[in-house]
Amino acid sequence: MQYKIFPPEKLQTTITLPPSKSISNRVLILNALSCSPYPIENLSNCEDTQVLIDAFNSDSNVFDVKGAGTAMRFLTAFLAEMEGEWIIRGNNRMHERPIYPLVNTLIALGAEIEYLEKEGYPPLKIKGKHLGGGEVYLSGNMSSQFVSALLMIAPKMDNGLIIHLENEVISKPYIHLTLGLMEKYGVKAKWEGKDITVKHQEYVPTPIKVEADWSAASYWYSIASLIPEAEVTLLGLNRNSLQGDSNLVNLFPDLGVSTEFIPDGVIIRKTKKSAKKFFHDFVNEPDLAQTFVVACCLLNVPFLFSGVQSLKIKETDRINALKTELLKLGYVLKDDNEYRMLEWDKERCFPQKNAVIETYNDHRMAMSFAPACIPFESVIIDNPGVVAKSYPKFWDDLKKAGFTIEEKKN
Ligand SMILES: O=C(O)C1=C[C@@H](OP(=O)(O)O)[C@@H](O)[C@H](O)C1
Ligand SMILES: C=C(OP(=O)(O)O)C(=O)O
Repeated sequence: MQYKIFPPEKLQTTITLPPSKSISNRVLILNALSCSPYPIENLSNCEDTQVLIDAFNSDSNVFDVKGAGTAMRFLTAFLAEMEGEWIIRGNNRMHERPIYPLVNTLIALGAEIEYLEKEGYPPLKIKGKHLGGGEVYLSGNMSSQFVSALLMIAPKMDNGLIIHLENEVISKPYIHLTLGLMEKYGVKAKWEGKDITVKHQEYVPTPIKVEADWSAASYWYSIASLIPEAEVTLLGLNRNSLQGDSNLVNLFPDLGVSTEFIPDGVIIRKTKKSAKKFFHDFVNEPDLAQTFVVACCLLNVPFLFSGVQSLKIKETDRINALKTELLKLGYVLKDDNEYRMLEWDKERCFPQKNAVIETYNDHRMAMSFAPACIPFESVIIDNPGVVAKSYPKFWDDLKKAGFTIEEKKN
């Protein structure tokens, strides 16, 4: 299936954003670890959260996390610490996303984990048992989810856990998010330099309300930047959010979008401001990279983005996906061999007629390219259902905002 999307002339709307999937998935793990009797308020109903809910409700010892990185990594640590024999698998792409740094660290702590197919990658067979803890070394340059997964089980270990982080630590705000949520459940940790120390402690169950997803908000910022008269109220966002992607508020003024905080969210408005060239290091906000790459091209603002190295091991190789699909729209992007940088210096080519934007099973490809309908008058997005991974109501919300969507069978 494909969607052909047409923009409204003006934008004035109120959108209730989806709950954060990163918070939802942490809180599910923390509720289980604390044997919490409290229901979670405003838990996400996205696919990545549903696979974790299904795992917790299942009688089976075989779990399929589909494409959910957080569910894969968090469950691996959780089950390594839980008596029993478990198998965790995912979709084909999940079986191409490395997990060995986490598995090696768990094995160093005494866990029994086997690779069922390719060495270093899911699916995994885990013989879970209580882990005593101690000191471990873990590289921080592949995925912060490995660190978060270990941290959440750390207070259960008799000797606590010291994680010595090695190499560059990417996606740091997600580690802070984990520690911040653990603290809400009564657990304290100390992060000094490259060492994180968690003593043996008891989790204290607590009622939690999940705040809205700042990464999902980014698509509305992008849309607002492209429509001359735009005002969007986004409900559910917190000003003092632990989500690193709330940094949007500081980044979008340069692309012509201002933010006003209101008691239950924000009002974003189109302004006349525009950067001559946009520079940013996305090492702390990798999930915003696609939004900014596409928005800058559509706004004709050249950019140089660094810190994008982790994009190649996410839902798809996002660097290649961005380059390929933007080329169809007439934008020629350059990256360096190591994928650490992505640049656009305004080089153009002829856009393809009736280009179909492929989404590579990546929700963020669909959502970041949807705003292309504004300067191009319409855009065709292939396999639009991919948005369910984090924002199932994305297309309904676009319709509510005045976009027209035609379904096309391919
Ligand atoms: O911990 C989390 O909730 C996440 C961490 C990030 O992954 P990496 O740490 O692999 O960059 C991010 O890209 C992902 O969408 C969610
Ligand atoms: C990378 C993402 O998710 P995950 O790694 O949890 O699959 C994402 O949502 O952009």
